[in-house]
Amino acid sequence: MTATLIDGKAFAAALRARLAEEVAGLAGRGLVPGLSVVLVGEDPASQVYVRSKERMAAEAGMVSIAHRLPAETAQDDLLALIRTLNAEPTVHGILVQLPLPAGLDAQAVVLAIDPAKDVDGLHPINAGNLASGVPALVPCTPSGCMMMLRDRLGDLSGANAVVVGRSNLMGKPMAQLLLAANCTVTVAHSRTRDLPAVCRSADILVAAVGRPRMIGADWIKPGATVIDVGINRLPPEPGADKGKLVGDVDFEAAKEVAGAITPVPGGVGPMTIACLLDNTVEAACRANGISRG
Ligand SMILES: NC(=O)C1=CN([C@@H]2O[C@H](COP(=O)(O)OP(=O)(O)OC[C@H]3O[C@@H](n4cnc5c(N)ncnc54)[C@H](OP(=O)(O)O)[C@@H]3O)[C@@H](O)[C@H]2O)C=CC1
Ligand SMILES: Nc1nc(=O)c2c([nH]1)NC[C@@H]1CN(c3ccc(C(=O)N[C@@H](CCC(=O)O)C(=O)O)cc3)C=[N+]21
Ligand SMILES: [Mg+2]
Repeated sequence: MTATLIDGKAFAAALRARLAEEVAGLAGRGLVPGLSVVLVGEDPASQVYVRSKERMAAEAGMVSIAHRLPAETAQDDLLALIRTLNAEPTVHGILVQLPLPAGLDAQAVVLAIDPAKDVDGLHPINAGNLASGVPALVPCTPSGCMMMLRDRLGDLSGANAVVVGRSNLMGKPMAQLLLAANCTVTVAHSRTRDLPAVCRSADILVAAVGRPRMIGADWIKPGATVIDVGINRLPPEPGADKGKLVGDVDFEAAKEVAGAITPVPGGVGPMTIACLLDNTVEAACRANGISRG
């Protein structure tokens, strides 16, 4: 059996095209959604994502400003920047790229972000609202995963969903969204016993671990839908300057067993950025009392 490829890149391009139309309409009413991305330090992978976010925001007709700060930035200076952005009416969304360099307290930074501008959905107000079934800004990566799952499967009611990973940015909100969609949800992590057997029970398997190709073909129920969130850079082959980008799933093996699977690159990653733009439009509309169609 060969799995259907879930084309996140094409799905994301379609979502961005719809957003560009919506943004053009808002601009006609004098509202230009604005996103501020804060990048502390020089992590090369983060620089790639931040450039990609800036470019795609601009293509959708939005304003995106990246604030690049040195790794030695003091906590108080970072908090002062967040407060400035909170008070700036042209900024509707604030995203602080994680992880932060050692010495900076990510939790304190997240708490400082105005929940109404928290387009990452990381503030406890948004996380709590999501868990309580109250409208919230929802973390972008899980939102993107849900869009692809609904597109592929329609109604998810009753499906056994296994999420591997329990981070605040990915695993926990993913589990909340699957639960809200009436899946039976299992959240697995580094202490889970017999992880391969747990994964094999999944009709929907979401991998957000950060371990290259950890999930092999024999961990997958035949016909399952597999969403691979992992972004792992392998060491470069001799003579190459950059290693290959791979997910947490052994794609070549898994595609012979799964019913459908997202590739890396070209799967979840592009959807994350499209959903970030969507959250920014959402935040801009709410701030201006505009209801979206
Ligand atoms: N495509 C995209 O848009 C995005 C991709 N990512 C990628 O997704 C991956 C996960 O990201 P993130 O959630 O932030 O990562 P974290 O490092 O914050 O969390 C990793 C999770 O995986 C669990 N884990 C680690 N090792 C194992 C193991 N051997 N078996 C089972 N579980 C394990 C950890 O368990 P424990 O809690 O017990 O330590 C933890 O819950 C990374 O590759 C990241 O780059 C992340 C965000 C967006
Ligand atoms: N506060 C915060 N919010 C985040 O959402 C966040 C973060 N910090 N820190 C890092 C992770 C990772 N992340 C990615 C986004 C897009 C791609 C993406 O577009 N990937 C492309 C390829 C990119 C490449 O070639 O390197 C793809 O998968 O096709 C990947 C990873 C967001 N994250
Ligand atoms: Mg993390």
